[in-house]
Amino acid sequence: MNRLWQETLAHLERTLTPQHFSTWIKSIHFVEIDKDLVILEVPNRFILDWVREHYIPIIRETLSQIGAVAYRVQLNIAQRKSPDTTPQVPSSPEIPPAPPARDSEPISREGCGAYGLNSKYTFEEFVSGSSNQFAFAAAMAVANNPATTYNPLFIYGGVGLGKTHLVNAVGNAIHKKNPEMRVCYYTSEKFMNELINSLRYAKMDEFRNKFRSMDVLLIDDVQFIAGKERTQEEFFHTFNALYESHKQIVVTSDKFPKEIPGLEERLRSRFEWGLIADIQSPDVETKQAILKMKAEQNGIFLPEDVTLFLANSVTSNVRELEGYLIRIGAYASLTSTPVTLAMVKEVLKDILVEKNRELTVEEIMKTVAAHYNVRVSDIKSSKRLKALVLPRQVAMYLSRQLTSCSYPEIGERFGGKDHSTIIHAIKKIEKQTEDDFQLRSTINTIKNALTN
Ligand SMILES: Nc1ncnc2c1ncn2[C@@H]1O[C@H](COP(=O)(O)OP(=O)(O)OP(=O)(O)O)[C@@H](O)[C@H]1O
Repeated sequence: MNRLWQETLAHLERTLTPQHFSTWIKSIHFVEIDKDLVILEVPNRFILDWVREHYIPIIRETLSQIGAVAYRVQLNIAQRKSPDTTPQVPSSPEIPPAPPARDSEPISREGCGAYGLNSKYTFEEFVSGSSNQFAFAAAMAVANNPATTYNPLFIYGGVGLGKTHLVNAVGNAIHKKNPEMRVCYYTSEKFMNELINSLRYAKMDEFRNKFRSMDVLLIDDVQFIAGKERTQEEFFHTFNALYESHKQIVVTSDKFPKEIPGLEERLRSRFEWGLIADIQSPDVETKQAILKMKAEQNGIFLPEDVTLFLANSVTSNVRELEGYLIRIGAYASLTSTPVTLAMVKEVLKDILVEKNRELTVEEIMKTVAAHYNVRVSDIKSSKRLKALVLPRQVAMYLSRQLTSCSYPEIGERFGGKDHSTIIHAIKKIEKQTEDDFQLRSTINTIKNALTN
């Protein structure tokens, strides 16, 4: 590879988050330098558009920083797949050959179609903003090229932030474009219930045939199978069978794979094979856009000041936001009054009082403990176990951020610790979040759970 490009890559690797670097920059294949023109290739139109919009300016800037000031960059779509464009599938000696479906007849195409999808949830109805842009783009990429680029796609994020919507949008888009494909949406709970019934009525062959004949399997809220041994076992074999026959799998969860307590290691590692994309709480602009779209869909006229007020003052949970909107619409319709700021403040007054209440350190410890699946008493203790140190430091960090307590007061609540311990913990987390994408995202998820 050319030295200039190698230097550019090294520079980009230092400045971008590991996830962005490995998702986008690693998709770029260096072709050649022709005088002052750097020629690069990417595998498809989607990546081309994305890289062009988001990374070409950064690449140009990087080139000039390393001395190639007048260089131009040309980005093309590769004629054939270059070897380093598709995410590498780690060799997996431990994968048992997929247990063959006992009925080895070719799977009938009669059952093609979509199962369990909510047709309301489409890409067109999804508002994309900086908080969900990455997951949205990844979902679109999968919908455009199922089972080629990102497999599995793992979408995670806090409650009510659009995971179900997005995973259904993938299914709906694939079904629309490829009606001959079998696309199936299941919550993990439904998967488990069907498994239990199949075991009970000795219909396991049918169960296996059904899931292993899918072209696209969408599993929502996979965290619920954690700790359920038999379900995880069956899901593991379903996953392998589909993956090995190049079928698309999309999974959602409320947590990053590593943070799902009770999730088997072999499943966790498979979830990390493809692309992991997070959805964070929407910022004010995205909330405004969502409110406007939902108000229009529900025939509610929402003045600009009300939209801004709602986007600023209430929840980031989009499901709750929709609920408030419906409540406002119903009130306006029943009382035949227009929606005004004063009316909205009156209708939502209980919620607004609750939202404006300051969080307590105890609530923060409880939420952090639940996220990491540890006990509050352990967080308050002085045990130095690795599994406790991080949750404890995160809880201290959030206590400082989300309450008005001083360092000594926080120390007192954490089982009588010295204020210097609290300062040390906060500094440590601040430093770690600078380049640990996953930790940053986890802290945002916990914050979201606390402030909604
Ligand atoms: N960006 C968005 N644009 C439009 N609607 C959205 C967006 N995000 C969420 N919604 C809407 O909010 C509601 C809740 O979203 P959804 O059910 O997808 O959340 P979730 O992340 O799956 O929640 P849970 O963790 O509870 O399963 C849905 O009606 C969905 O259409």
